[in-house]
Amino acid sequence: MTELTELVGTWMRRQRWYSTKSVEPKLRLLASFETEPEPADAGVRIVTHFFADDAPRTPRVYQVPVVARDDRDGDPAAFIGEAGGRHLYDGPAEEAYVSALAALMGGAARTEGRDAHAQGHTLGGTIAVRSSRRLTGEQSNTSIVAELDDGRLTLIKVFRVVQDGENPDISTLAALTQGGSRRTPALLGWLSGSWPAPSGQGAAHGELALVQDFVPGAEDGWELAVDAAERGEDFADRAYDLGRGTAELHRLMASALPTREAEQEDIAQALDGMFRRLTLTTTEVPEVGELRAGIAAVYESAAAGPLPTLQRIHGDLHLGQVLHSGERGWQFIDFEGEPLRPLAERSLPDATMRDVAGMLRSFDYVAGSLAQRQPPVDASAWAARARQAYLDGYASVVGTELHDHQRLLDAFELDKAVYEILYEARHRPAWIPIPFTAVQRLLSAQQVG
Ligand SMILES: Nc1ncnc2c1ncn2[C@@H]1O[C@H](COP(=O)(O)OP(=O)(O)O)[C@@H](O)[C@H]1O
Ligand SMILES: O=P(O)(O)O[C@H]1O[C@H](CO)[C@@H](O[C@H]2O[C@H](CO)[C@@H](O)[C@H](O)[C@H]2O)[C@H](O)[C@H]1O
Repeated sequence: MTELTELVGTWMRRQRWYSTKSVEPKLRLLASFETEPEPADAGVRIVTHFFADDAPRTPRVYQVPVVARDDRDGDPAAFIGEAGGRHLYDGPAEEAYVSALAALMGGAARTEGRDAHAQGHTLGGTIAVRSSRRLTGEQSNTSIVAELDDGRLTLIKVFRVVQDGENPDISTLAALTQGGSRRTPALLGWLSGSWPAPSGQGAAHGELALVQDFVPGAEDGWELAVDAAERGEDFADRAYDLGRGTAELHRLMASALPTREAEQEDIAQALDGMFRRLTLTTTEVPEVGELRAGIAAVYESAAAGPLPTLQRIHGDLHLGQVLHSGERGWQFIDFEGEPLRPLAERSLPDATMRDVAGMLRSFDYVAGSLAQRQPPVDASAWAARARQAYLDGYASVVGTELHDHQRLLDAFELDKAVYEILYEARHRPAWIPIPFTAVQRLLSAQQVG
């Protein structure tokens, strides 16, 4: 197995989804399960491996589905290497794997393995794939566009880092689908699994993949916004609709999933979380330390305001998590929450203002990224207008809610920008100035206001 582990380690280092870019992977094979190819094919083996990576401070577990072929007919871009006389390919690029995965999700197939297993769940019937295409791009998971036997177009998402516990990407989307949501693509099914915990203590249980409707002809919200800002095209109507859509999504979530009134203790916990983030960010980006007193004052003042109702929220809302379709308007995707936040926290009822703050930050990111172009593009007025239109659209559904919780919204916006400084420090250091200058600006607006 060392041969396989070495091959996968070298290959994984180059993958976008390898989550700790600054270190070399230190892999340990935990367990594997096998799935029968459908239709049967003696020249193909489909094996899903679970590797612990001991390189980061807290070990991470990766799901690595591999198709081992007797021939070399796989996609060269998905070639992992040669082991045991077979040619190994990244599973999601191979139709054999995608068909087997769909059969598993639809309950029409089983896995074989000693210490790792998987179990399908559907909200409809069986799921049979006619053809598939792996998407490439800047993603933390691997997505595949698959056409089903009945012609339905779907998007299959294979989680790469797998975690013990409930993944809100599935629990939120399942509840919204069952509640008849028109703001999200419908969930058809998913695969959950178990594998040995990397600590060696017992088994971990979590989600491995999901299949949802593909939104045809949809444009990515981030690209749409950057294009508009670059051309100086007004985005106010789109932003207003996005604000309305966000509020509608929140209403749907509140009716499909538990809600409760916040207590002072919840606010204390939220503040505690914000301060922990601030400390962690300051450790990695010491310049943030100079702003700490001002940030702390905004956090403290939020605690004195009225208490919000808590409910399921998106958790990492930004323009890259929305699609715009001519037919269906704004659609919300990727309910996984912030990747830097522990999984157990991500399904807890939270304040809707956290999502609103996330989207406000995203309009600022559009301007921030254009300011970094050569020559720079000044989109600050564009962003200010989009921001106001978004807030107006949100308020058109919820009335004075945001106004009543303005200080909490301010604190969430700052907290998000602090999170972004940490995220950028780890993934895109050249972009640190975008959230950093935002923190400075948000603080000086507080002093004026
Ligand atoms: N249901 C869908 N229909 C059409 N395109 C989608 C759909 N879901 C995701 N996408 C596309 O796939 C990309 C990655 O999806 P996302 O859920 O954000 O994955 P990740 O967790 O890897 O960030 C999105 O930016 C979007 O362009
Ligand atoms: O999309 P993910 O769930 O992986 O979210 C993470 O990555 C995002 C970057 O792609 C990051 O978002 C930040 O950059 C966006 C532009 O690329 C911008 O629209 C967002 O406002 C900004 O926060 C997100 O924070 C992170 O969790």
